[in-house]
Amino acid sequence: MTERSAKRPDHASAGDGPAAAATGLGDGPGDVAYLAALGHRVRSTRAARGMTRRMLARDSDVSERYLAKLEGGEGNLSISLLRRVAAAMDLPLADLVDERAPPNAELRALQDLLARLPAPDLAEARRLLQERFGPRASGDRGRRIALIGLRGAGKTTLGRLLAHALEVPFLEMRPAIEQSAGLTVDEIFNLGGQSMYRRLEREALADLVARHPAAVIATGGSLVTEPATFDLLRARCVTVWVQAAPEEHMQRVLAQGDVRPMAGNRAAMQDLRQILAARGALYALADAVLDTSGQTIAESLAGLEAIARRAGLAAAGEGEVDRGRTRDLTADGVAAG
Ligand SMILES: Nc1ncnc2c1ncn2[C@@H]1O[C@H](COP(=O)(O)OP(=O)(O)O)[C@@H](O)[C@H]1O
Ligand SMILES: O=C(O)C1=C[C@@H](OP(=O)(O)O)[C@@H](O)[C@H](O)C1
Ligand SMILES: [Mg+2]
Repeated sequence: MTERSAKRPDHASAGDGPAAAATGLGDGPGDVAYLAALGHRVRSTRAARGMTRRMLARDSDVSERYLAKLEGGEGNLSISLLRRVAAAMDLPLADLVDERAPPNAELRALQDLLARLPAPDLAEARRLLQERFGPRASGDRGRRIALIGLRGAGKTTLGRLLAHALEVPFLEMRPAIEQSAGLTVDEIFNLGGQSMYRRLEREALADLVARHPAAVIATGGSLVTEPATFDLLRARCVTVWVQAAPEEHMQRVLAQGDVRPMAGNRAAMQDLRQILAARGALYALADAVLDTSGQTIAESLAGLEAIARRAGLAAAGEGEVDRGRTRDLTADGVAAG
């Protein structure tokens, strides 16, 4: 762990530096275009609802003059005023401020259908859709296994050992990103912020899986927060969530001499728990979970090898398995036990 900057993906915040410039935030043309589009959305929603501006003013308790500015793309209303405008049109605020194109009728109908389902049916619906259309439906995970999880979980440590045991390359995302970009992660963040980093991360992953039919990949802890990249990872790799108790994460990261992320301050453990809580549902989408809490490295490695075996990676493989290699591994006894 050599990287010490506060701008790492785990800690970068949406500041107003170069990243903001890159995404068109601030007082620039991107802002103007956004406000114009927002104004247009308000006007067209109001029209579709058959409301006059006066009616909207009355129901939202926002002045007609203010609404005129908003609809004209000149009003940068406070969030609470905007919320009142949305509520008066019986629209979630999120729909009003969403920059993406509105969902088409099919998507809307599907969202409505799902929104009406009770929780158990919803889980079933997700499973069915996953099977038919999810990342895994596109198959071809080869003999790739990817480790996800928070910093200090043991992705790098265990990934390297597992790769050795399976006799496949060990690939670490971070240097792969730096290599393909020709820049350090710090430089990437200084140059283009979070969005540039996320794009390069996705490209580096696509490149790695295209080049390696068999590998152990240690990902960056925050990869899972980028849906397209995480989808790609799950489509092309068997994924394992490497877990540890928050206290152990803390203890391990500190033991590595990495005092940057959560050391020394009282909020540190709370931050860590918050990150874990925020990402837990994403990490939980992995194919398997390995809990390393209170385990030695050897014990965790054995657990990881068992997962690899169950996924068909250590013994008879699946997809584009190199049969010769699989036989070799089995003959070596690597896959046994
Ligand atoms: N059971 C275990 N599994 C993996 N690592 C462990 C375990 N117990 C202690 N460690 C230590 O925890 C640290 C994990 O760090 P690292 O592999 O860099 O995690 P990550 O890549 O997920 O950030 C290492 O210093 C390792 O020696
Ligand atoms: O959160 C992230 O995306 C990252 C976390 C760190 O990795 P570890 O989780 O292995 O510590 C870092 O080195 C990597 O470049 C990016
Ligand atoms: Mg690591």
